[in-house]
Amino acid sequence: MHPPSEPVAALTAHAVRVSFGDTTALDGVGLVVARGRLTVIVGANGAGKSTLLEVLAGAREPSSGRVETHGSSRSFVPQRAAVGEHLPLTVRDVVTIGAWGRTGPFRRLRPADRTAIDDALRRLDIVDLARRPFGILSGGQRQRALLAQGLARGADVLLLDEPTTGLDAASAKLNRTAVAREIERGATVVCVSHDQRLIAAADHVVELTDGRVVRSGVEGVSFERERAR
Ligand SMILES: Nc1ncnc2c1ncn2[C@@H]1O[C@H](COP(=O)(O)OP(=O)(O)OP(=O)(O)O)[C@@H](O)[C@H]1O
Repeated sequence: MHPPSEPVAALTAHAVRVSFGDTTALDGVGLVVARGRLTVIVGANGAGKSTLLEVLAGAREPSSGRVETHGSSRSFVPQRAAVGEHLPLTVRDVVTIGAWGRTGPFRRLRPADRTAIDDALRRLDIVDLARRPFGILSGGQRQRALLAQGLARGADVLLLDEPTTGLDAASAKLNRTAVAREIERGATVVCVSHDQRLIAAADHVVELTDGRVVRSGVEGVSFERERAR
């Protein structure tokens, strides 16, 4: 057991700065993402949330600073992935791409990988859509397929950009349940979200304003109460 004040780090950001021309998206962000916990990144539009998630996911190099992974494998589910939009991929193919993170691209799938794919399809309630072309799915169905892809990877850290935004209540609940299950299996989850239920469930809430961490709390609920005062 580790006391809450000394979390075991899954990822650590050190003085991360990201600039896009004259725009400073992240301005020296330091952050410890605790292993096995749910961290939710909040803040206004343009605060730098997606950029921070991308840097934590290893999908974007910081202009300066660095991210330590402590050996954690990472699975990133972007907000609007262009995965297979115009390719003849079925939903099952899209989820299989996630499993290739375990095997290596285009490798023969082992029984455990097939089980991970089936499990991800079932958890996101898209078994019936498995043979459909990904490109014809609705926005919400795509989001569930992409989250299933992220789950099939079986990574140590799952990084999700707005996993419940724009979904109907039932789909949003499925995605929140998937997040809770990942935490139960010992994974670390980092979400960018405005979803009050996800924020309330978080172990750690990080608020960004203009590319800086302005608040960081260990209790999502107490954090929200503080903000409401
Ligand atoms: N590829 C890019 N090129 C130029 N500027 C960018 C790029 N990506 C992000 N930015 C800028 O960096 C800043 C932070 O953007 P980011 O998308 O990280 O914010 P966000 O908090 O996720 O916003 P939202 O809630 O609207 O998704 C914004 O000013 C944005 O315009």
